Amino acid sequence: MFKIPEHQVAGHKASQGLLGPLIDDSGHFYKPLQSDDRGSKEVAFYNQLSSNTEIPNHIRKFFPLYYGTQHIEASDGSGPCPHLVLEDIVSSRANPSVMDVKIGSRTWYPTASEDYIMRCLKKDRETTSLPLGFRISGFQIYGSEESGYWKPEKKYVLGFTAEDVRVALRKFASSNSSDGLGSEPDCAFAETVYGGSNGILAQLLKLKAWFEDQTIFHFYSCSVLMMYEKEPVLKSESPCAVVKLVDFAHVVEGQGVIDHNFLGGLCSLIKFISEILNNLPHNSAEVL
Ligand SMILES: O=P(O)(O)O[C@@H]1[C@@H](OP(=O)(O)O)[C@H](OP(=O)(O)O)[C@H](O)[C@H](OP(=O)(O)O)[C@H]1OP(=O)(O)O
Ligand SMILES: Nc1ncnc2c1ncn2[C@@H]1O[C@H](COP(=O)(O)OP(=O)(O)O)[C@@H](O)[C@H]1O
Repeated sequence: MFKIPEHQVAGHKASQGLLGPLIDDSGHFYKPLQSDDRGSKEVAFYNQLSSNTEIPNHIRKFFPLYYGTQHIEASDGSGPCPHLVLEDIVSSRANPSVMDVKIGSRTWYPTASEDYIMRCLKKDRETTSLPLGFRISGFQIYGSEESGYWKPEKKYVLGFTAEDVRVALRKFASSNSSDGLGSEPDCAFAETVYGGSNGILAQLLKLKAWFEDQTIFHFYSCSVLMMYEKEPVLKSESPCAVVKLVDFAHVVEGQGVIDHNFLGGLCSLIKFISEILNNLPHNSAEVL
């Protein structure tokens, strides 16, 4: 039985009869192969990832598990269509807070068409991609049973300024998220979610160390997905926060050169998160 994923925060969505991802009850996320060569490029990436022995295991953990492709009924009613079968990295979590951060000041890949480059460039300029090296593509933050999620619309999120991004990253780890960007974030969960040896910052630093060295892939328009559940955070259980990479439709070969576009964006995101931790009221020790 396939369902529309209720915790999807960005990208093409299956609601309103459109073509988008579906999930099942056994922890799989079915992403339809996208038109032109995007779908086949993403399949090729996952196949390469599976067979490449140079990728260390502690880095493989950042990618959803891949189970090949399968024809299932498309969400738009167009009939059976090939889907990537991936590990559903979100749905098993109770009330997950999720944020999709698209990394890189440049989201277009070198061999893209002029028209595609112009479209991406426009979005990169109009969002924080160009100035910050990343943009928030979408998020949901769980408040409580009464308040539910704060899950703003895509258009609103893409209009974020650098200051809005700073506040949204603080709100992501706050207990007073349901009132939007308006109030001062309390950062109540920042130490557990972002900090510590298993927190988001530590995971991003592990990724950064790999990106400082790897020249196999260049990840254009790829996202860091950050998520956590509130219950384990409140009990300080570890690990309660997870970082994954998603969307590999525009990955190209690295050809012996580091992915400075992704690395730069990742460093910028790391700096934002480090600053949150360094500015916690009771935290005198510098994080970075
Ligand atoms: O159509 P749009 O404007 O929503 O753009 C999609 C992007 O939304 P954005 O506006 O950047 O948040 C969307 O970005 P997110 O996944 O939402 O971060 C993708 O980049 C998508 O392209 P692709 O499926 O990765 O090839 C983009 O789809 P295409 O326009 O390239 O089909
Ligand atoms: N393996 C996965 N498990 C759970 N959710 C996922 C997974 N991959 C992607 N998502 C959700 O779908 C959104 C869009 O994914 P993405 O691969 O970027 O699609 P698109 O190519 O349409 O942009 C992500 O922001 C996330 O919310």
